[in-house]
Amino acid sequence: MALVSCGRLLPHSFPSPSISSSSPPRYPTLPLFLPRVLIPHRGGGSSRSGTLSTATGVGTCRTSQAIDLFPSVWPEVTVRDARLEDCWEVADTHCRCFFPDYTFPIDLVLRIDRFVGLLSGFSVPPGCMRTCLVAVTGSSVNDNLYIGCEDLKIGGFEGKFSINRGSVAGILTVDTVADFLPRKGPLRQRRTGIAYISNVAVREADRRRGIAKMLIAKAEARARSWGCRSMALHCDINNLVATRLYKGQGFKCIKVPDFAKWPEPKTSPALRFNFMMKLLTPNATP
Ligand SMILES: CC(=O)SCCNC(=O)CCNC(=O)[C@H](O)C(C)(C)COP(=O)(O)OP(=O)(O)OC[C@H]1O[C@@H](n2cnc3c(N)ncnc32)[C@H](O)[C@@H]1OP(=O)(O)O
Repeated sequence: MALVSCGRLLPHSFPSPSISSSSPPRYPTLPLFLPRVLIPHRGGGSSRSGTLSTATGVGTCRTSQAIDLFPSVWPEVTVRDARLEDCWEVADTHCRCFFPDYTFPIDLVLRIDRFVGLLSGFSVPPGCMRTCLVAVTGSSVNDNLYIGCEDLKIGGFEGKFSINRGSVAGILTVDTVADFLPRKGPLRQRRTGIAYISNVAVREADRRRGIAKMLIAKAEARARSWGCRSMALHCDINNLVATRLYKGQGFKCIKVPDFAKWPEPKTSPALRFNFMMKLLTPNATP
């Protein structure tokens, strides 16, 4: 089943490029008690990828101002690593955002495909890292209440379920696998030190609240903690909203040399991508 990233279809299954995983022994599983980043929420409204809002005022570009005025109206958003209990919602968010027009039964099959993939696809090449971040709304401040067993492992996730976990509003995958970065040297080795971002998606009802920015900020912090000096991504040239998001976060379009044949997400041949990069300053705090 095809995978969507950068807003479109990718060649293989969603599984591997999604949930937190790594090559043992560097880090074993998704941490369930990660320090949480509590981030102030931003404005409401929604948009479809590929179209830029042209209206002004609340509900469009600066809805964050409304949020600042009425903070209690909007639930708190937390960005953290995905856990086992988030898998279905991660798959659902992914499908809703990248395949909004699919209907039953294809949409269900797609979700099941993603869900199964998330549970099973954890392997990354030795020395590489990968994690799926989720933005969660409405979780309890203290979500350290779990049911399950400390030792149980399902697909690399710890088999414990938080009772008050909130709901997934957005997702982002970041890795150092470098599948979509040009290889280096005659031995065509994987690039190191560059974190690759994909599968960025925010549920329509939660858009324009700064959630994508929060996810990117967290991915940036994670990339730094992995020792990366830059981040990269591919973005559909026609996805103006996403392009604007990344440019706003300091990404720049990198011109790929003609005939360079750099790897790209494998989608429909008609799709063209901007390759975007951002340098990470070593000691900047996220
Ligand atoms: C590498 C990849 O994965 S590319 C794939 C990107 N994903 C998709 O296209 C899936 C469908 N789209 C979405 O899920 C969402 O629209 C996203 C992820 C693109 C943006 O998520 P949001 O949480 O709404 O973005 P957020 O609220 O953080 O906005 C960040 C910036 O993006 C830009 N932006 C977001 N939505 C819009 C919009 N409708 N019109 C204009 N600019 C927009 C703005 O610059 C905004 O900053 P500002 O509020 O200071 O003006």
